[in-house]
Order: sequence, then structure tokens, then C-alpha cells
Amino acid sequence: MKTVVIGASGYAGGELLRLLATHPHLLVTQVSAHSNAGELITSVHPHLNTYQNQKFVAIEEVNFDQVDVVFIALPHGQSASVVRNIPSHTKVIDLGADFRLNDSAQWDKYYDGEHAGVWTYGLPEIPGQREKISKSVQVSNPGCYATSIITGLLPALDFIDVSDVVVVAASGTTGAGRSAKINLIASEVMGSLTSYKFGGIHQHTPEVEQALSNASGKDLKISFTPILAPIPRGILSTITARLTSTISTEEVNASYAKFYEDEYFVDVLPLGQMPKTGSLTGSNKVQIQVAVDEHVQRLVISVALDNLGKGAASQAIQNANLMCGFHEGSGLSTDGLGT
Ligand SMILES: NC(=O)C1=CN([C@@H]2O[C@H](COP(=O)(O)OP(=O)(O)OC[C@H]3O[C@@H](n4cnc5c(N)ncnc54)[C@H](OP(=O)(O)O)[C@@H]3O)[C@@H](O)[C@H]2O)C=CC1
Ligand SMILES: CC(=O)N[C@@H](CCC(=O)OP(=O)(O)O)C(=O)O
Repeated sequence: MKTVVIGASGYAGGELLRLLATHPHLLVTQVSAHSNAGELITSVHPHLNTYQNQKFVAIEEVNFDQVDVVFIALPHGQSASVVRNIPSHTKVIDLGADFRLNDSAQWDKYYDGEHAGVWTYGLPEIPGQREKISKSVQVSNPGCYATSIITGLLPALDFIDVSDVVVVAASGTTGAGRSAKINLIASEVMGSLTSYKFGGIHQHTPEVEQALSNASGKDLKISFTPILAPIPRGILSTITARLTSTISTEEVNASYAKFYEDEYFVDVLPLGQMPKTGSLTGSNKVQIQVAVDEHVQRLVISVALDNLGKGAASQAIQNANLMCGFHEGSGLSTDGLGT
């Protein structure tokens, strides 16, 4: 199927190109950039040898006729103007936030610009969502932190107080995109950790609350603090929630394992083994571990994923596979690079 990647000079777009190069059914035919339009793909992504001698084109030069699948990996607020030029039958997966939120007021609170609309939320592991994605032409890929928090909490919704959930999560720097920012230069980041968007103002807060409130039928609230970590990629989220019933660590682990037993891309680790970002680098997997902190009767959940993998590009391909009727794991790796 003819496939276009819009925003391919960015980190998420580059990872899409890397994965699509070996996809059995999706063939990349057009690749767009903004300031890098006209440049060789390998001048921005020197690791992508498959695309040698091919150049990025400007978005305005992309011809969407006869295209089957479009991935959009642009900064927030840029997708709607591209979507207007794409035929309505063409399958589109937007990696940005533009179509994730149902509530315009929440969009206005956390993002700039106008709310573009609402598409099917692309997290197949939410019960019932896989079927909706399979029937959709337009899918909104989840945020990277949001994916880790939602997958970490979904199995616990029946035995936690959904009004008392606290999340602290660290992300690698690729999560912030490839454009130059002083706080992301090596001398600022290496050997140092810092919180940012501090005080419950991160834009993934309403996205997580929307998905988990829908899933639980209750008004879920999170307090979320993100941390910038001195690694290129990976997210490690630590989630705690007040338990509403007496339950042991072994019982929670067994309940999580049961919840995800048919999910190919979510691993509930055996007790004693902890999620580790390096194990997920380059893979579409999520790893989860749980424990009951009996001292304060809270559930503690550790979740790791690759922000460019299950947090962005490979998640988007998983969605495209569902939308196109391919095997859900086509072109996706479950093995990470390790250390
Ligand atoms: N990085 C991550 O871990 C994740 C990212 N996402 C989302 O995916 C999207 C892309 O993220 P990421 O790859 O990190 O971002 P980057 O900043 O790395 O890349 C952005 C891409 O958009 C292009 N671009 C920048 N400004 C404009 C503009 N004004 N008009 C058109 N194109 C523009 C860039 O082109 P050029 O460089 O040529 O100027 C580049 O191709 C974002 O919405 C992000 O929130 C979602 C989950 C995780
Ligand atoms: C490290 C870092 O800065 N991460 C970004 C994550 C952005 C992202 O993944 O998702 P969206 O598509 O929702 O923007 C942030 O915290 O804003």
C-alpha cells in the first residue's frame, strides 16, 4: 500500500521511516519535511540507508491522490491544514495531539490554537478500542507518557480510588522533538535530572483522564509530574494509587497478567523483575511491574516503553495494521536493543 510520512525529518517521523523500510505491506512513496524540504533523507537521518539518494519534499508538493495510508508527525496544531488536502477515504494516523481530546475546553486549557476535532483514540489495548480502530479511517495516536500511564492503570481500575492517582515519569530527550532548544543541549541534560511542566500542567493530563474515565465509568484524576532524563529515548513511569480493598502484591500481579494475557505488546513481568527502558528501545512493547505498598495501602506500578516506539511510531504502525486489516504486529519488533 502506498504510504506517505508527513514530518519525516523529525524524530517520530524518522522512526516511522526506519520501521516502514521493512514493513511487508506498507511502501513509503512520499516523504515530507518543513525546513529540511529538498534535503537528502540521509542528511537528517544518516542511519536510514534504505532511503539513500531520496529527498524530503515540502508538504505542498505531496500528491495525496492514489495514496492509501498517511502518517502525520507534525508539531501540535499543524495537522488540520494537511488533513484538508487528503481524500476522505485515505487512512490517516496523526501522531500529534490535535485530534485526541473530546472536550474543546480541555484543548484550550492545555494547548495553543483551535481545537481541530476528535478522531478514534489509537490505543488498541483499551478494551473495545481495537474494534473501533479497525473500523476507522482517521486515528489519533496517543501521547507517549499517556500510553504508559493508561496501560499501567487499566487493569487496576476496579480496586483503586480513581480520585487519588499520582504519577511521576521520566522521559528521554527525543520526547521533546528534534528542534533546537537550549534546555535540550547536551551540556544542560547530561548528568542531570530535572522536572518540567511542574504542578499538574502537563498536556497529557486531560488525555489520560479522558481515556481512563471512559474505561472506568468514574471521574478519574491524576497528579502528573514529568522529568527530563539524560537518555535519548525511553519512558519510565511510576504510578501510585490508593487501594480500596485489601489485596496482595501476588494477587495484583496475577490480575494484571490475566488482564493482558492476550495482548502481544504488553508484558506484565514476573515478580522480582523490573521494567527497564533499555529493554524496550526499538520495540513496540510495554513492560509493567506492580507491588502493594502495605505501609500506606497504595498500589505502586512501574511502566517502561520507548517514547518513539509504543509511545509514537510503532504504535502508529500497529494502528495502521489494524485499519488496513493486516496482522496487528506486521513490521513491528517485540525485541528491544537492551543495553
Ligand atoms: N518525540 C516523541 O517521543 C513523540 C512525539 N509525538 C508527537 O509527534 C509529533 C512529531 O514529534 P517529533 O517527531 O518529536 O517532532 P520533531 O520536532 O522532531 O519533528 C517535527 C516535524 O515537523 C516538521 N515541522 C516543524 N514545524 C513545522 C511547521 N510549522 N509546519 C510543517 N511542518 C513542520 C519538522 O520539519 P523540519 O525539521 O524539516 O523543519 C519535522 O519533520 C508531535 O506532534 C509530537 O507531539 C508523539 C509521541 C511521542
Ligand atoms: C521530554 C518531553 O518534552 N516530552 C514531551 C512529550 C510529547 C509527546 O510525546 O507527546 P505529544 O504528542 O502529546 O506532545 C512533553 O513532555 O511535552
